[in-house]
Amino acid sequence: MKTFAEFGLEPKVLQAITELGFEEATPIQEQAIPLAMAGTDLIGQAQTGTGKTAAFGIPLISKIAREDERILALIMTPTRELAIQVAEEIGKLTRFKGLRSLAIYGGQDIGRQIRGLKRKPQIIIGTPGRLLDHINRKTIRLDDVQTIVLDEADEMLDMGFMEDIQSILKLVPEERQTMLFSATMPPNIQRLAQQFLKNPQHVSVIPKQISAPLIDQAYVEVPERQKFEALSRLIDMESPDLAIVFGRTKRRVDELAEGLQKRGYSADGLHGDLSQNQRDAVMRKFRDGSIDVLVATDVAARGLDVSGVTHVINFDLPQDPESYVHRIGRTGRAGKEGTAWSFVTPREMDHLHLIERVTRHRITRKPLPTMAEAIEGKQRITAERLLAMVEDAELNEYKGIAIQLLEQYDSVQLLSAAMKLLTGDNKDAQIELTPEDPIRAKRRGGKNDIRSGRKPNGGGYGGNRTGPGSGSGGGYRGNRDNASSGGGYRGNRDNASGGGSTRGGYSSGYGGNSGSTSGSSYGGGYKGNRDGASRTDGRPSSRPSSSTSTRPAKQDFDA
Ligand SMILES: Nc1ncnc2c1ncn2[C@@H]1O[C@H](COP(=O)(O)OP(=O)(O)OP(=O)(O)O)[C@@H](O)[C@H]1O
Ligand SMILES: [Mg+2]
Repeated sequence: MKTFAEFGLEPKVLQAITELGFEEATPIQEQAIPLAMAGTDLIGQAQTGTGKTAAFGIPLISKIAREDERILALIMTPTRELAIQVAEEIGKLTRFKGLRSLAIYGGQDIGRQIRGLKRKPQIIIGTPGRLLDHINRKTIRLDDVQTIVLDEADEMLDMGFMEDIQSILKLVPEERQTMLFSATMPPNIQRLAQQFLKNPQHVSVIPKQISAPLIDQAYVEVPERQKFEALSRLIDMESPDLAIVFGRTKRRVDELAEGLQKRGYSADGLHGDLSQNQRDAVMRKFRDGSIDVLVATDVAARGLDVSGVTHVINFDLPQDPESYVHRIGRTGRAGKEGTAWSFVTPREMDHLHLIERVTRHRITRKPLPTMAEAIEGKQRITAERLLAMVEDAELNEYKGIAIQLLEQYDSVQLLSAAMKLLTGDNKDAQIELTPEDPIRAKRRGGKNDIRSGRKPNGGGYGGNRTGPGSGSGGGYRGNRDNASSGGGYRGNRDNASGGGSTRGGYSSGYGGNSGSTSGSSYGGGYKGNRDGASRTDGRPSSRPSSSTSTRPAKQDFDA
């Protein structure tokens, strides 16, 4: 492990890193920082929570002089919350150097952003939609940009963002450094990415499993109608410090957050139909611990770094294995341990197995927590809270009444009643959720499997964009941003291709990046199609009889 002093960084940057409490570089930092400082284009892949932000942030800020008044670097992220968070980290890293950076994202007052731009920031961190808005208004010019980063690159180059990214990159000088980072980098996305990069170096520190190693992964098989009960028992049993519960749609998230509140949990929901003020408020409450449970759509799946998240619960399974990796990666970060639970309805077992194959990780089956376990967990926590109070708090004001009560009532009875009050139990609250259809592992044509070595029809993702049936056109953005609960599919991403196999470019598996500087390849990797009922034996899987999209709302990422 390297210390940061070994990278030849300027003292003011080093000082900021020390201030952040970073002692040693993480593996991705160790590999990416020297290359990025040298100006190479990069594709960087490393597990969730391993410091990719600083891996691109440190070299990026090192190249900028304080006096410069031009926009020299642009970092793009798929969600507003992530733009805000990355801007904060860049702000911390440039604290002593005194660079100016600004977050630019949808939902925030544009006038305020324009005022911010008048301070001549050198670094812009933004979501694509709002960036384009500023570009069109000529409040942002990209003519001087020297460094571009796509954080969560695979998400950014996925259908919903591709056009925006292309339009933005066209405006940036050819002579520039471009860096892509993500924990997941499906091979066809890499191919697509090459469009924007010049002789990129692959830096991949992905060991066998793409999910982070410190996450304990389990699943519970549970019928749709019993999921809520299972959730409340699970939370009681596990008593997380902070938990993120992922639901498939906005409606689901609303109903879950409300249901949890009714049952006495301190929970709130995050999704793209909320105003930005509401979104900010929810994130703030979660970050400062005034709520314990954040219920969210995939808008919270990528990049968010909230310390103290001990649990991620997939109330609904995610559509893509990638999404699974990112969702559970909200815990087990920066060397800490975490626990991920997934609820799987009986008809979704195939989908779970697909996730296991892609992530090359077995997810442990566990029984539904029993009522007794739930009660025990809850009582344990209540007892802990009570004892902490016994030790620390100033209780004199209460002692008079305590003595009086003890004279009149049995002490065990009294304490039990107090505990019941403290647990905030409201088991009787009846919660009815609108049922969601099960997610299915979609079957795709197998012609483009890895062994045939054939390129997928229409060039993988690109085929969808231009392919027959993709006439939803501008609908991508619309869907992403406005999808109402339930119907919020991300623009026909799956059925726009008009054929079974156009999107199947996801065929050559994770890892094993040729040219990887780390040599971290681990054999053939996963060989199936992204959504297909993949088969690791390379035999073609059967074609879909219909291609109805069951894609959940992956909405609201930007605007
Ligand atoms: N060298 C380091 N030493 C200690 N902590 C670090 C170091 N580098 C980064 N961190 C901390 O680790 C946490 C995770 O970092 P970061 O958010 O950059 O991860 P990531 O790899 O981008 O994850 P994701 O794939 O989820 O986006 C942050 O809280 C960050 O401050
Ligand atoms: Mg990140």
